[in-house]
Amino acid sequence: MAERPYIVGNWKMNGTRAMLSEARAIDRAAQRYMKVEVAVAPPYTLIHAVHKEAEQIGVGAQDCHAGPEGAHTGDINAPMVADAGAKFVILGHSERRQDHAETNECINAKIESAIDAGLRVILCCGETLETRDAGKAEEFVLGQLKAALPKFEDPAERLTVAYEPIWAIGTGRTATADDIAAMHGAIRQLLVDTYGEEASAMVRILYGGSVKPENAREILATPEVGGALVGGASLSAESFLGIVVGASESDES
Ligand SMILES: O=C(CO)COP(=O)(O)O
Repeated sequence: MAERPYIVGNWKMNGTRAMLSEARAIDRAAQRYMKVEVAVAPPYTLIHAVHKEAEQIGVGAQDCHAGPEGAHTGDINAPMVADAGAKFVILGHSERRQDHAETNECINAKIESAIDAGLRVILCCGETLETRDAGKAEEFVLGQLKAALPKFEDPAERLTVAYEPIWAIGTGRTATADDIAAMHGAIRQLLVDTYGEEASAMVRILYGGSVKPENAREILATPEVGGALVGGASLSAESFLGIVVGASESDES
């Protein structure tokens, strides 16, 4: 990998204050792997507490509302997560698209509001198995990105893309190295076309979907894979740190 690998734990709807000990363990151990950028996105309820624990790791949110503060019961906007200590936000995750009917346009609005609030953004994309089997995976993923990518001239410093094939999330299945390389290559080309060669070179493309300590090294050594977005395996410090170690080793290879 050319750039510093970025390993991000997405805790999804998991974690009470009992999880703070895992965050602390991740943070302390991450100090030994400075060549890897490590971050976690706990649920909203833990952002501030994890932020207080974290000396080394980045802390982010899993979503935010696109609008200014106001009458939206139960919602949390970008300035609010930034105030809680988040430095980034994951947007467009397939579980949000599915559970909350989020469209590419709504995700685009969220990205712009997050960038306005000074947050970095991890924009997720990925196809269903049906779409892949129909031979339309690339067209679908690039369509998601074209519609959601921010229109600012140079958001590259603030942007990370995560490719997460839906059929690989939480299933134990991972895409083959060839499939990952092909999709990441297509995403890279879209970024170059959108932001130019220099700015897009700063955008890392993460892979997500059943990344574990056992497969991390191989996945992270795949061309154009700049890191991993990790769900299940990020819930214990031991397995998450196994992936961080894999990233530090694949960086040396
Ligand atoms: O959705 C994911 C991360 O955002 C991936 O989840 P798993 O690692 O549990 O497959």
